[in-house]
Formats: sequence, structure tokens, C-alpha cells
Amino acid sequence: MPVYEALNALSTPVWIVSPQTEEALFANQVATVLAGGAGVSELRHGSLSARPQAKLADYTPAVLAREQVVEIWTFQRHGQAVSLPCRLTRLSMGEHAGAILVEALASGDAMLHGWPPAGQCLSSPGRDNEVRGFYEVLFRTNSAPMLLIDPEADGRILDANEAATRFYGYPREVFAGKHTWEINEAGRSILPVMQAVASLPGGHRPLSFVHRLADGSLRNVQTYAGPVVLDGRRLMLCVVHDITEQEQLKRELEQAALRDPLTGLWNRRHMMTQLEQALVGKRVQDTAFCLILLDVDHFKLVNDSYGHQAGDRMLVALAHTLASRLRESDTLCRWGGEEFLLLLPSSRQDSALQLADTLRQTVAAMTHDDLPSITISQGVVQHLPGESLHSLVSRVDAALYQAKHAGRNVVVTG
Ligand SMILES: Nc1nc2c(ncn2[C@@H]2O[C@H](COP(=O)(O)OP(=O)(O)OP(=O)(O)O)[C@@H](O)[C@H]2O)c(=O)[nH]1
Repeated sequence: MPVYEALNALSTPVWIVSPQTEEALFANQVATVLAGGAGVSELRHGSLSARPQAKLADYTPAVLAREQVVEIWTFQRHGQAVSLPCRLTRLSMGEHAGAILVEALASGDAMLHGWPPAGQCLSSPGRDNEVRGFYEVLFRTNSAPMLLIDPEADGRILDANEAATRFYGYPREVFAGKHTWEINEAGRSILPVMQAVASLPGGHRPLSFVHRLADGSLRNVQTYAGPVVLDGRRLMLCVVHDITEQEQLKRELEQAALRDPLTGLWNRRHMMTQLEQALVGKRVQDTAFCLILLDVDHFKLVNDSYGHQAGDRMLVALAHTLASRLRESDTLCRWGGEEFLLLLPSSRQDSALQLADTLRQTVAAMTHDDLPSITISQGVVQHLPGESLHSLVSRVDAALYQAKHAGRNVVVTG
């Protein structure tokens, strides 16, 4: 990739990442040394990591709109976790156009030999009493929960406004004196993250955390944190936004978008993502994986003789039966109509064949009060070295086709 070779001359770690698979398409030399073999997902979800969104793909609208997106990634240096703020933008040209460019906001030297420099102060409330009074009123009466934190004093909370005392459920005098790590689910590991937050550029997207309230309940929050100077002390003002309900709704919508409404199984869209990830995993770890494509035999007859609703009930029962025979690591989806696709992420062909035969016998033995017995035909393939997704799916499809032609209720390998 000669175009990107020049990035190796930089002392700033740089990655080019596919937003869909979170695979690093390129990492410059200093980034490669820093990562020490860890993948992008590992760096994004390490013990000190903080980010506005869980999935890189969710940034697409923000990076397209050229919004400031920053994350904090976790690296291991000499057996210790260290945090590094990174800026994310979208590559608009070159062979990886559309991918996400990740630039560390500290040089690799600083990372390898010490802590990134502390951030500059972005705002400095006036010190005369009048101005100070104005800021105090703004702080106290704001309807958003706000915390004034001293990052240098073990993350101590110096003050909390009324909205914060209401939200967290601590009286002000109890609150002022607690530490950020006492309310953040991440515990004390939040301290270096806070240092990193202090060095972030202004106007960035808020970072997501889980905070614990006085009654012990957990809330998803986004925090807008920025440095302020008060009486010569470098403090941090943190505005807290409760996003628990949005997160819950988002999770439900995401689940709904990935599930088949009839059977509750994963849908084809989810399976495609899983397959892409399996291909990446295969490249990295060289583990074998297999696919089983199965299809109900003469299903049209069930519909024609018993009605479409009975056919639906049959598909639901079949889905439950199949799911009950799988391991947690397996992924089963409704691939279409009366076709189901099964991904066995760490199986060789012989064990996939054994499972297929077990499924064949189990389905043939299924009984329902008012429904006929059914059988299934199956194609089984193991991914070949270097094989594309398209070729893999075509092979399993062809194997199923052969199973149908071999008389149905059989398993054929491709
Ligand atoms: N009840 C119900 N039927 C469906 C659904 N999706 C697809 N089908 C039916 O599945 C049947 C598939 O028929 P065919 O493709 O001819 O296959 P088949 O009858 O299973 O025969 P072989 O696959 O060749 O063994 C059609 O009658 C579709 O209407 C569904 O969601 N519910």
C-alpha cells in the first residue's frame, strides 16, 4: 500500500479502520508498535477506553458531517494499561475512501516514554467577584446535572449543582467530597481516562459512561467535560446527560432490526455481519469455520394442506428445535422463507457433518398435535483458505441443491 507508506514517517500513531468490521486496514509503524498485536476492537473496548458510540459504524453520519469525534483507547505498556485520546475522521479519497482515519492526539514518543501532555485550559471564568457570581448562578441553577472535579486530587468532586444532587440522590454536602471513581462504574480506572479527557480538544462529542446513583441503580450517561481554571486551580467542569432511556430504546431497535419477526432468530442482515467477522477472525487466527444451510422439504405441501398459519407455526417450532441443539458460539439465522443458515465459528467439517446429521434426525422426530412430520435437507461447507464470502455462500447453496436432488432428508458436503 505505497500511498500510505508516507504515514510511517509520522511519530503520531495512525490507523485506517473499516467501520463495518472494525478491522485495521492500515496502521503506521508507531501505531503497530503501540498496539503490540491488539486489534482495533480491543483498543476501543479496553479497561481505560471511553467513546461516544459502541460501534464505529454508528459514527458515519457524524464523521460525514465533519463533527469532532474523539475516543480514548487503551494500550498496554510494560504490563500497565494506558489511555490515549484519538480523533476520528472519514477518509474521502484513496483506495480506502469511506474508511475511518484514527489519529492519536499525542505523539507515539510521548506514549512510549511517558504520559501525554496535560490539556490546555479552554475556558477561564473571570476572577472578579461579579463575574464569579454570574458563573455561580449559571452553575447552581442549570437544569443539567453539573459536577466540578479536581483531576489532580484523585478526581474529587468539589461541587455539584442542584440538578446533580437530584439526579444522583446525594445531598450536596455528601456529594462534595466524593470522587468521580465512586460514581463511575469503571471505578478507579477512570482517573487516567479523566486525564486524557482533559487533553481533548474542545467541542468534541460527549463520551459515554455508566454512573451509579445513591440508590445503587445504574444510568447510562454522556458527559461533556472540559477544563476550567478557578482561583488558579485547573479543574474540570463536567455536564452530565442521562441517556438511559435512549440507550434502552436503541438496543431494542437494534435487536429488532437484526431479528426475524416470525421465529425470533437472527435475520440475514445479522448473519452477513457475523460472516464478515468470521472471515476477519479466520485471517487473524486461522481457525476453521463451517456453514450449514438447511431447508424444509416440500414445505409448500404443508402450506397447501394445512394453511399458511400452520406453516408459520411449523417454522417457529423448527426454529426452537434447531436452536435447542446449538452451542452458544453458534449463530443460527432465518436465511429466507423456509431456509435457515447456521454458522459454526470454530468447527471442522467432520463435526459440522455430525451436527447436521443430529439436526436431520431431531427434526424428523419432531411431533406436533395438528401438524405433519417434516424433514430437512442440508448443505455443509468448511471455509477454504482465502475464500471469499460470495464463494462460500455459493458453495453451501450448491451443496443444499445437491441434497434436494439426492432425494431430500440428506446432508451433502460442498
Ligand atoms: N407459512 C409460511 N410459508 C412460507 C414462508 N416463507 C416461505 N414459505 C413457503 O415455503 C414454500 C417453499 O416452497 P418451495 O420453494 O417450492 O420448496 P418446497 O415446497 O419446500 O420444496 P423443496 O424445497 O424442493 O423440498 C412456499 O410455499 C412458500 O410460500 C413463511 O414465512 N411462512
